[in-house]
Amino acid sequence: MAATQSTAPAVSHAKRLVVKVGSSLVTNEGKGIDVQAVEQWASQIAQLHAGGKQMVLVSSGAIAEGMARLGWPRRPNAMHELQAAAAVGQMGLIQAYEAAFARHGIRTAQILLTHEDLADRRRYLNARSTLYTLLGLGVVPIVNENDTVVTDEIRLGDNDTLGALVTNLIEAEAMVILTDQTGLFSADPRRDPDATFIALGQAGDPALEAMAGGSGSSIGTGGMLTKVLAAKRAANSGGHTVIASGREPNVLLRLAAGESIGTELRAILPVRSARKRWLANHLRLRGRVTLDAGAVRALTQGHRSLLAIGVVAVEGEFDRGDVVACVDQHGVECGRGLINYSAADTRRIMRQPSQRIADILGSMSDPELMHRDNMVLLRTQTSATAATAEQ
Ligand SMILES: Nc1ncnc2c1ncn2[C@@H]1O[C@H](COP(=O)(O)OP(=O)(O)O)[C@@H](O)[C@H]1O
Ligand SMILES: N[C@@H](CCC(=O)OP(=O)(O)O)C(=O)O
Repeated sequence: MAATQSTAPAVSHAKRLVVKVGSSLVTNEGKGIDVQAVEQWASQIAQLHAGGKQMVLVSSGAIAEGMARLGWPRRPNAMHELQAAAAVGQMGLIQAYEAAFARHGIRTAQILLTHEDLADRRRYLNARSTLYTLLGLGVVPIVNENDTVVTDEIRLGDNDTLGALVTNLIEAEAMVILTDQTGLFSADPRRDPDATFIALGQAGDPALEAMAGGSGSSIGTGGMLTKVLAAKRAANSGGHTVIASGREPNVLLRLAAGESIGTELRAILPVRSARKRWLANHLRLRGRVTLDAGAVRALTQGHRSLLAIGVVAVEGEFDRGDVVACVDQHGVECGRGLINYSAADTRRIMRQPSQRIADILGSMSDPELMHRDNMVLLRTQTSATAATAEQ
């Protein structure tokens, strides 16, 4: 156990809490659902729920459990086999949680989400209102990615990112990521016996990303890097993150009592509005426009709208209203937002002053290519590192 003196009580103060459990934990390193562990987490969540906290569980393990049920010793590479395994395993996962929570008189709900559900504004708002309704009814939602319908290009893949997106979606004050390590170390402790434990950090600190590696097991997906990036994403809505061992006895109850267990990554980033978070959370964009130095300055220092005159190149095929990235001449994203012109029209009006748009296109719908109200900045001129980890 790696405990330090008590730090800011991220979990104890949270009224709304997201708990994420990883595949290797849930399935006991792929041997099949660890029913005892599931019962222990359910019992702790039930106690926190009884104490007045609204609780959402994001659980991985569908693919690993499906593999165990189908008798597959190795994780397949083919997408259709992964999807089949997820469909089989999700049944077992949800049955185990339903049974465990029912012992405490708590109803559960299965929520399967895809990246597209969260990228489409209308579906995003629907998902949010369903989750709020369930929480209002005292139900514990159990969330996973809808692995059976997602393809390689659009899957989130790791549930750390999904946990952060759910944290943003419902504006939870804290997210606890339970995994098979006691927290974040200066290097992967499976590979480096001299790695030192990190008790406290700031979400979004690039130094943490340098320490975090990929998954050390054949069952987990994202490793520590996706957890550190998830903490940065959760911080966009003010959510603190704790990464702790799911095998630590009463880990959730002790965190809620203010004990410092695991690595706490505090949210100190400025909190973004829900709409700006939705824009920032787009993982796959429809295209990108390259800006000249003056336009980069206008956006990042002047917080101005983007005009066509500042655009020097256009990539991708997008329509009016799609989310498009704004990159500088080195390809570094400085912001993104809803574009007012299609890719074809943008190619025709780029490098041109707004007064010429009507002449070139026959009419002008908007003087700006991207209005600042429909844009989120991912870096300012003085913090160039902020954008890269947001991808
Ligand atoms: N700096 C680090 N500190 C701790 N663990 C790390 C680090 N870098 C990589 N890891 C690996 O990340 C693993 C946890 O991630 P993962 O296997 O994806 O688990 P989960 O299924 O819980 O998401 C650990 O078992 C460890 O081998
Ligand atoms: N949605 C997948 C989870 C992907 C995954 O392995 O995530 P994680 O173990 O959290 O790194 C599943 O249920 O199998």
